[in-house]
Amino acid sequence: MDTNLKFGRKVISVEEARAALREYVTSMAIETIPLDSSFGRRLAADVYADHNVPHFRRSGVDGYAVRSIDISEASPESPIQLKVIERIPSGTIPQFTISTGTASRIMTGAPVPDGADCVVMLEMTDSLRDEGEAAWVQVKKNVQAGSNITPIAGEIGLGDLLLQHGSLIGPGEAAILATFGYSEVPVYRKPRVAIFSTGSELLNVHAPLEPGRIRNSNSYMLAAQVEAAGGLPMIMPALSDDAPQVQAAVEHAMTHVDLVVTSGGVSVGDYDVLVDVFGRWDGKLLFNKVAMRPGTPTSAAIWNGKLLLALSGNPGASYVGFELFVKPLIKAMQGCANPYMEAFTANLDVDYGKASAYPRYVRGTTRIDNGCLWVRPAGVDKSSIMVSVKDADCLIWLPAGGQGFRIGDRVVVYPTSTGK
Ligand SMILES: Nc1nc2c(c(=O)[nH]1)N[C@H]1C(S)=C(S)[C@@H](COP(=O)(O)OP(=O)(O)OC[C@H]3O[C@@H](n4cnc5c(N)ncnc54)[C@H](O)[C@@H]3O)O[C@H]1N2
Ligand code: MOO
Ligand SMILES: [Mg+2]
Repeated sequence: MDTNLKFGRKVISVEEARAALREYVTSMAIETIPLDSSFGRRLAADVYADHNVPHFRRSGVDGYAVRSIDISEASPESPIQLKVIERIPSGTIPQFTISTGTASRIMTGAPVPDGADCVVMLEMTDSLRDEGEAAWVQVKKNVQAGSNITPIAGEIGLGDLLLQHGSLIGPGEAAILATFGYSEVPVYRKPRVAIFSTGSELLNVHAPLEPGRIRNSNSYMLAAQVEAAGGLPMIMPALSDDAPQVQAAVEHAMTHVDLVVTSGGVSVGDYDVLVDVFGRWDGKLLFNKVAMRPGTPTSAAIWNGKLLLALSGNPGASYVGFELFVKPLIKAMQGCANPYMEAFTANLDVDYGKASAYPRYVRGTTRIDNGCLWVRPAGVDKSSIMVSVKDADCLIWLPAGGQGFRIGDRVVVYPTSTGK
């Protein structure tokens, strides 16, 4: 084995590692699915408006469509009386044009008749009926031209770009798609992500505990992360520390899936099996050491055009490695233009004494106090600690070097997909 793979590793920054991965991102195929199944998926086409919204002059209130000039002198003391010539429910087309001295009763959302340039709210009027049963309205308030009318294209103009391909379909996108008649939506197929945990100490989740062994928790944590990122997790049987077996399993999976994620076996231990695999297969190693804590030995390789992300086995490192590298890949494979989480800042809620040679990504918990955002480590901040992941809604980025950090320091924070 090339001992350089274990001990002579070249350390690169998180940004360099991301750039190396970006080169190998492949777009998923496009599939067309019903609108009501598309929430949480990413659009595979730009969506332009093929009609105006609204496509008719729309009344914003229940009331009377009138000419503003007719009611310019109206007041409670001297109301203006107009003859009501029509009743216009929503969904119908007005039959008559408003001329001097006339009004049409109109409902919210109905088309405003020609001739009218405003709608007076019902509450500003009194309706009357004369002996011949003709309807009249007394308007008690003058309103400006244009009042209570949304003009044609007041919301959206014909030809406007509404949604860009790669957009995540949420409530607002769903409403736009429905408005424009997309009963079926083109989306990117969800990347299938095979998840392998490696380590002879690992027991299946249903197995009774055995001395010295632990249950495989990373596969399930990572599967939940894959799902939250928009991928399709495929939990594969855990692998023992046997390089040929791991190589065969990973290579076989790669022919069926879009991305492979492994956890464990990337450090310098005797049984760190992914390192052995990288030494013997014909895939290309992209990196095997990243300037970050936790997850320094995070590695990545490409084989037959498919990416393999080899995350550290320590649960904290697996979690962080996924958020930093795998989640953006899953998003980018579905057309997301900006797949990296956007940072925000918060005040550190506690002193944090541990300086580090590499930038730290500390699992953090945010809280809002009096409108200000505070953040603290989510429990014990050790890479080997699993239980604190459940309390993490972000990663606190702490730069390398220095003497540690003090309560109240302004720190950079990245939200995580598993935030509550
Ligand atoms: N001499 C050195 N030792 C270590 C170094 C180092 O630089 N020199 N680096 C440490 C760092 S940092 C990390 S991170 C870990 C990386 O370990 P591996 O990626 O090789 O992972 P493993 O050795 O397989 O496991 C580490 C730890 O995590 C537990 N584990 C693994 N898989 C799972 C799973 N699926 N579910 C739950 N827990 C899992 C495993 O039992 C170990 O306790 O190396 C340090 N050592
Ligand atoms: O790289 Mo490791 O920093 O303990 O997680
Ligand atoms: Mg190890």
